[in-house]
Amino acid sequence: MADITESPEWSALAEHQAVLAGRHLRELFADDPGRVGRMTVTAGDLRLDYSKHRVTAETLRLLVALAERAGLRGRIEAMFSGEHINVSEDRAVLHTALRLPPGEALTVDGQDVSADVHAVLDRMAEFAGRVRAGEWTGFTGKSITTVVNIGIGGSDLGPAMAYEALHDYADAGISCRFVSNIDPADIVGKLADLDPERTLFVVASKTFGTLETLTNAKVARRWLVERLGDDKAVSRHFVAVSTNAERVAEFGIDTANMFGFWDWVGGRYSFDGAIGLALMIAIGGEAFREMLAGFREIDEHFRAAPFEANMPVLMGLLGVWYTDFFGAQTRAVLPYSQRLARFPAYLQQLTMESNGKSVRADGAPVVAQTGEIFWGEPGTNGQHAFYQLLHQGTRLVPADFIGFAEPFEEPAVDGTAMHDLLTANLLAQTSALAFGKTAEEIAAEGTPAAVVPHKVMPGNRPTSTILVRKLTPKTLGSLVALYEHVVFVEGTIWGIDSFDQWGVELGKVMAMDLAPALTSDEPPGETPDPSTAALVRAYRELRGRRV
Ligand SMILES: O=P(O)(O)OC[C@H]1O[C@](O)(CO)[C@@H](O)[C@@H]1O
Repeated sequence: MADITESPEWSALAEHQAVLAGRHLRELFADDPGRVGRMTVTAGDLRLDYSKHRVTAETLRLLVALAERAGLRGRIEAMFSGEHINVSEDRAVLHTALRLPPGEALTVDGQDVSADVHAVLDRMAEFAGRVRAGEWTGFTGKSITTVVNIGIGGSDLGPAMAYEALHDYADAGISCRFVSNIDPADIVGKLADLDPERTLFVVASKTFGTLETLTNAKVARRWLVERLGDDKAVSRHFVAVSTNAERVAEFGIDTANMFGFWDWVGGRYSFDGAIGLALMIAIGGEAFREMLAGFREIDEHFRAAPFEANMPVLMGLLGVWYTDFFGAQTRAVLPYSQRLARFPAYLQQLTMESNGKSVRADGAPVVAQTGEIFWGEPGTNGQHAFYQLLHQGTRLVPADFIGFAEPFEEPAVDGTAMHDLLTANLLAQTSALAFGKTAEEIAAEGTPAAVVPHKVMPGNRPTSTILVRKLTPKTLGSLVALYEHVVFVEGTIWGIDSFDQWGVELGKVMAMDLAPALTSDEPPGETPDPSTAALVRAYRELRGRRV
């Protein structure tokens, strides 16, 4: 199969970039007064202004042509209809089915997927409702006040990010904690002040074979049994979310208290299904369904909107534009909302585990650069840390700014609402990044000549601004679906399988091989390599073990 980089559309973009690279956003704005209107799109509750990107109408035409060449329209349909587009694992990719409205049928591989999804959602809502109402009690008859989700990767980042984003909607007096790391500091710290009688553990693992999760779950079980003095307490304090009933039963959790999902849901695409159980217990079934409606709104937009007005398509194509034609390595995601503090970390798994690939779906090496490096911090904290590099560094770092009009808190100082100051910062940053400040402007302010070059703000640094009325379950769902589909668009252009993650396996296996060498009394060997063997010896020595 010919690589996309050999297509005339790719060459046309490369030629176009050579011209556009010399143009400044100041000129692009001056030349095109209608630019902002044309480069603003809405999708449900999300509004995207992408006018501060280094693109013209011609760039967009060429990028859309590239998407057509990559067969994006057909790929979108293939995903939504359940074709096995995860080729290396021979699986359908159907996270979009997790938010199908009740009654909308979808049969895949002979299975009524929609009915399965709603059966699980109904069970989750029923269980969450009982916990929230204090009807599901712990072993000693007390109601649950804390849910501890034990999981890692997609079985942690999604619900943890969403809980932090939506904790204002937690209206039943139940809070959540998330334990993921195999560093004992995580679980020991999270259990320290908990009341075992009022704690429910959700052990979340798609495979139920993940070292970190099973280890933490065993520690939690021992902690609980020691404190409640009876093994039988486990069934009232542990529930599971998994695709693997056998392993759940082996662990000792009653499968009647297990909430399932399917191999066609990737871990990093799963918190809108059963992996969201802890979140649902906190915010309730109704708010959870509002979140699903937000996901669905973007799914429908992605499936139906013309590419020129399709938010995930445009954002995905812009990602390809900077990655492959400007040599950008990273994309910053800068939510101007403290509640979205974990959003960049969540996106790191979603995007980088999906698109960090160097072979195409057909096994041939990729030619293009793939896999943007996502990173970020909430504004305004980032401004006082790394924005210096964004403004004046030598690297091009495209950035997504995300802001909300309505705050949850309204303190004002000196007559100005704090939230307005927050938003003013967001807007100021995107404007400064785009338009900068010239040497002439700086000199005209009386700046000494020697200092002028240090103060020059080059501008021409591209940003997207996503503006939303308020952070709600629905708008959070929409934001997540937006980025899920951005990943899909980029993966399609690059021709890769965005739904496997073979690259994480080797390290897991090697860790299991190395653990005995760290703990044993036998003399350490020379494996797996001289450097690592020396580090094993050094560790054992520092640990006071035989070397
Ligand atoms: O849900 P599980 O099976 O415990 O896996 C946790 C995470 O581990 C990974 O497989 C990567 O190691 C992720 O894809 C996944 O989200």
